Amino acid sequence: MDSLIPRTREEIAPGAVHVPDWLGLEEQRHLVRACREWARAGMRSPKLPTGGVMSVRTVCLGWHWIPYRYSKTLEDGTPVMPFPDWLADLGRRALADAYQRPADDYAPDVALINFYDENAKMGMHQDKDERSEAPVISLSLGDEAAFRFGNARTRTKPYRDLILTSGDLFVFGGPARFAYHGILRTTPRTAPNIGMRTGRLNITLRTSGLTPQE
Ligand SMILES: O=C(O)CCC(=O)C(=O)O
Ligand SMILES: [Fe+2]
Repeated sequence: MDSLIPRTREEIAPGAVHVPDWLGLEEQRHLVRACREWARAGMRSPKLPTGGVMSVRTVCLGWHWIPYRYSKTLEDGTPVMPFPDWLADLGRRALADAYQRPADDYAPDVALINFYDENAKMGMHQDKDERSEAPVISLSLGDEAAFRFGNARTRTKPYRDLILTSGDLFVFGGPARFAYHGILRTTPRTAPNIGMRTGRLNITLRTSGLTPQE
């Protein structure tokens, strides 16, 4: 039945906007190539303070995320890769299209690139390690994912479940900035031909609110 519902821009909650098919196939291929380059530095499953290990594999730009803080260096002391200007431009374009207003002052300085194999998921969580209330931009590539977007008070209902497909943009800011969200599952073999055989990539752009001395 899903295929009968038109995929158009939709405000999922105040401040949270889903823009299906925001990236064209060429832009998706370009981002997949960029992710491949970044992945050469190594993608690792973040280790949680509880002793658990996340099922996604991650590489960061700008600031390295260690649950639950940001650092300029990786666990082994290597400097984090730089956050490229073109990605900030893409973020401004994404925000302007999602909110339908100019976003000239949006200045993301962190990207988390997550790879999901067919068994990976992400539990309900808030993105709250940033010291900024600037919106988070999420771009999806590859296999489809079931995404749950909830509320800022609890990790339970009310929430909305939606499918994020390759090329989709999802923005959460304003009253939705600290809403709980997670990935329930991905569906293998649902990706278009964008240069990845299997799995899903998600890129989030964020504003750390940090200065490099910290
Ligand atoms: O993979 C997604 O769509 C969400 C990723 C996410 O929530 C995160 O990286 O904090
Ligand atoms: Fe998140």
